[in-house]
Amino acid sequence: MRFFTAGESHGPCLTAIIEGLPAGLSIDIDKINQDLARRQQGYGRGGRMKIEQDTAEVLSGIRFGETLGSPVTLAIRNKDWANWGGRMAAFGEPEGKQVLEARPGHADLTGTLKYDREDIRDILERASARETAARVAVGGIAKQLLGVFGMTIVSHVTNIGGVQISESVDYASLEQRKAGSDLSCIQPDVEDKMKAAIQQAKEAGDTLGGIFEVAALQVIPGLGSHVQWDRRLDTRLAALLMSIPAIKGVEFGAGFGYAALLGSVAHDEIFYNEQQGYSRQTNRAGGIEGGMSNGEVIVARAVMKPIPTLMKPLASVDIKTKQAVKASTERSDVCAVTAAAVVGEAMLAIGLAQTLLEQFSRDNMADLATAVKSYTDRVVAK
Ligand SMILES: Cc1cc2nc3c(=O)[nH]c(=O)nc-3n(C[C@H](O)[C@H](O)[C@H](O)COP(=O)(O)O)c2cc1C
Ligand SMILES: C=C(O[C@@H]1CC(C(=O)O)=C[C@@H](OP(=O)(O)O)[C@H]1O)C(=O)O
Repeated sequence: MRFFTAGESHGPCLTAIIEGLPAGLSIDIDKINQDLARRQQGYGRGGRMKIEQDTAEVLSGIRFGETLGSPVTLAIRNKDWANWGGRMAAFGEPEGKQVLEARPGHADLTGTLKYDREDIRDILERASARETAARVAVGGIAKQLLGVFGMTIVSHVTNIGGVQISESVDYASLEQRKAGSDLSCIQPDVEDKMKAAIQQAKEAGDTLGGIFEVAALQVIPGLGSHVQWDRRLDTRLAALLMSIPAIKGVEFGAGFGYAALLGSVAHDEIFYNEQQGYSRQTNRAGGIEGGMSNGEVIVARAVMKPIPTLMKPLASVDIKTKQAVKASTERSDVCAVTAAAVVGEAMLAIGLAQTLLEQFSRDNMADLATAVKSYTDRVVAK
């Protein structure tokens, strides 16, 4: 399964093309739209989110609610396009003021130099994390594929601006409660703490980052492989999570905490009984050993840097005059970690779906289900 996205932040729409989905996968568009709505939420989001009401439109590859095996095209209209019209026109004379004051921390300066543009807008439109809406739509389809095999993706924010938001989640008990319960988002009772930190930054003309945790439950063991570097599941998932704009670090399980642990306490001991088969009582590995899912919950955390657009802007340079100026101050988010967590869910789902489809490559869901069942009957029953 491959996918591409296209679209500028203030252009007419975002598009995603997904290739390699098996035929016969039932798609619930409402579930995709629920994730799109979740990505727009979170305290600290800017004015743009009041304008948009993201929904996915299917342009190809799905008929009467089922995939056809042909490329699936999804489109998400930018409502804000109507307000930008001429300034984002594909043809005609340039309209509107050029953006010349590069923002430190954004793609502005390097992108403008590399692509030989005079207006930073030519770069920021595509660098904008608006693009992540398209990824969430793709992730919505990946989640539905994983769901057929009992796998669920959840996320929560653990840290905003250095303030620890939540303790670790008891995923084992969540897994037991899984049947019938909606685990699309774990929302610990931390809103006040989060809001206070974000409000304080906003009032100071500043921004915040943070950390989110994303997890995959009931994962089929043996996804990924130890035999080649680019087939390791952690290689792939780390790259997918790192591809989210502003994500600057990813860890699995005990992650950077491993540095302080002795081997005797770092690893998850293995047990066996006839009823359960193999089991572990801890999950410091975060569900991946030797580049393969080991059947435990996959737990990854990603750190997001503070949003680069500051209302109290940093020092910069006008790219035309080369004079010292303050960076540009566009309408912007103050903190978007909650949104990034939803994007993280999508990227985790995409990585697992891609690995599953590569491993059990089949053109239709019936054949795929048979192949997966024959494998899990052998591996899980042992
Ligand atoms: C959901 C989400 C929303 C974001 N919103 C903004 C924003 O409003 N303003 C901004 O300057 N950056 C925002 N960013 C971060 C920038 O897109 C990102 O820092 C920029 O593209 C440069 O990429 P880099 O940080 O990976 O180097 C957001 C990121 C995400 C994931
Ligand atoms: C539009 C979205 O995020 C945007 C990401 C973003 C950036 O620079 O990354 C800048 C802001 O856009 P605007 O300039 O239109 O206010 C955010 O709102 C979105 O997430 O849908």
